[in-house]
Amino acid sequence: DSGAAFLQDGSALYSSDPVSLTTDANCVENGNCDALDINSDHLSSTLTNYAKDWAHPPKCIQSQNGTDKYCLYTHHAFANSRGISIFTTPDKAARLLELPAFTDETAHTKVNSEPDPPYEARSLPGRGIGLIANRTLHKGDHIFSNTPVIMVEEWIFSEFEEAQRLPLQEAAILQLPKGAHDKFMALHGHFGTNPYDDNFNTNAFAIEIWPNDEDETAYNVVMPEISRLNHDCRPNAHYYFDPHTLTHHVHALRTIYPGEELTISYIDPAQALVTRTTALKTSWGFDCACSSCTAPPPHAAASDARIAQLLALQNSLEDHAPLTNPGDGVGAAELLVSLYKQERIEGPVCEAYSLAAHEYASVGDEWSAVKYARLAVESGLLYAGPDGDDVVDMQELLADPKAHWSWRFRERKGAESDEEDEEADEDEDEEGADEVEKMPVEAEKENEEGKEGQFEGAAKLMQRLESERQRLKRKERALDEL
Ligand SMILES: C[S@@+](CC[C@H](N)C(=O)[O-])C[C@H]1O[C@@H](n2cnc3c(N)ncnc32)[C@H](O)[C@@H]1O
Repeated sequence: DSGAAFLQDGSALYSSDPVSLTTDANCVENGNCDALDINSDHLSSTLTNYAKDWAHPPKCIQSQNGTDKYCLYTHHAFANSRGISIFTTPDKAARLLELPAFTDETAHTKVNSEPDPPYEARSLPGRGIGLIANRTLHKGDHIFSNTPVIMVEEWIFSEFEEAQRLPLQEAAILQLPKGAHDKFMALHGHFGTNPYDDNFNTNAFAIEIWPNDEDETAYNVVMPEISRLNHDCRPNAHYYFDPHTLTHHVHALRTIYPGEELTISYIDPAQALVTRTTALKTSWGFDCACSSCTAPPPHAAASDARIAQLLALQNSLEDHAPLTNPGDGVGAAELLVSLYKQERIEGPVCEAYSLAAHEYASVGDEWSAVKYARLAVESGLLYAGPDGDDVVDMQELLADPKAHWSWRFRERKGAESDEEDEEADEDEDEEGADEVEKMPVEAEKENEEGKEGQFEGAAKLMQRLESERQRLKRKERALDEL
């Protein structure tokens, strides 16, 4: 703990180094920071109460157009002194410090600590190091929770040339406490390039801290323990990131027996065989030999066909595509759940459960809606955590199924279309009537149409928002997997 104090403009003051305050110009031009007089009245008055934070003067780089500045901040006391380096904009660094991850002393009580881990790390032929279960784990069992040792804002990779960003990426690791530094450096890097960059690229996860912000800010983060998990297209474990505590949690997705390797999926598992194997080869350099990727050709073709149908069904249910018969939605949702099961895709199945809950609620079948909402919460908690969209939505349905937005939704939509048809018939009947007589009738009807238009518009907007939300979620997942 350096006793540093953080300023809103991204600079830092150090009680242990009483005359160091970063200046933007020097940071930008030289990649390092000169000292200013800490005792200046002006500077003292800009001090916030973010005392005892950054362990080193922030090092900054400025984008070509000169508008964006990104700085490296290292915090040594973070998460029970594991430490963290963060490469981001000064305003986001200030926002991060306001998270419970930094303000709540209890945020990391059972994090980064493994007194009796349910696995052993072993060297595995053709797969480097992997983690092998040393006892039976049941669905939902916690495996480990860790905080990142490094967080890099994603824009940095597109905004800056390697030569500009790499010195800061190296400094990010060098400035960490020794334990975190050594764990990062011991990681596997498959590209064979600069180890700071290689270990980062091979092991980073994409996460979002403020998903509701207008400008999405994604970070790439590395947790050295979780990085030892090898890939399987039908994995037995999954992770989610809690943005409040900056903690990555891993749980078992199904029963795992002693001697089995713990695995996660590096990519979206609901993709065709060739798409999966190409992505894994390109981004992680290995030929996937999981049972799904090495199935005999007829089985692999059947799997691809199931995945194609799964995706088509999921898209149409998410978009609330019109149905000839409102009851068809539940059949489609049941098939979707079954396709996930046939494909052994255990984590994202929560999305199918949640769609099934909507479809049953939409035709007023409360018991079936509740059954699927329960299943969605059970698997959603492992897949996306307690704040995951499906979990939150399904908890709302469970609290009061008849008050949920999806309750009798298909039937309401059916009634709306019937009314529209009737109105169209009335319009046709009225055509040809006397203009003078027609006027007040039309005026009234226009009024009615105006109202209906508003309601219909609101319903359509709700649907569009919902499908946009789902699309963004899929996009986020795809980015996550990358
Ligand atoms: C995030 S690391 C996983 C841990 C790694 N095995 C280690 O030794 O640290 C990713 C790298 O592990 C290897 N790997 C992961 N899953 C694999 C799999 N299913 N088959 C072969 N190699 C795999 C690849 O070399 C990949 O680039």
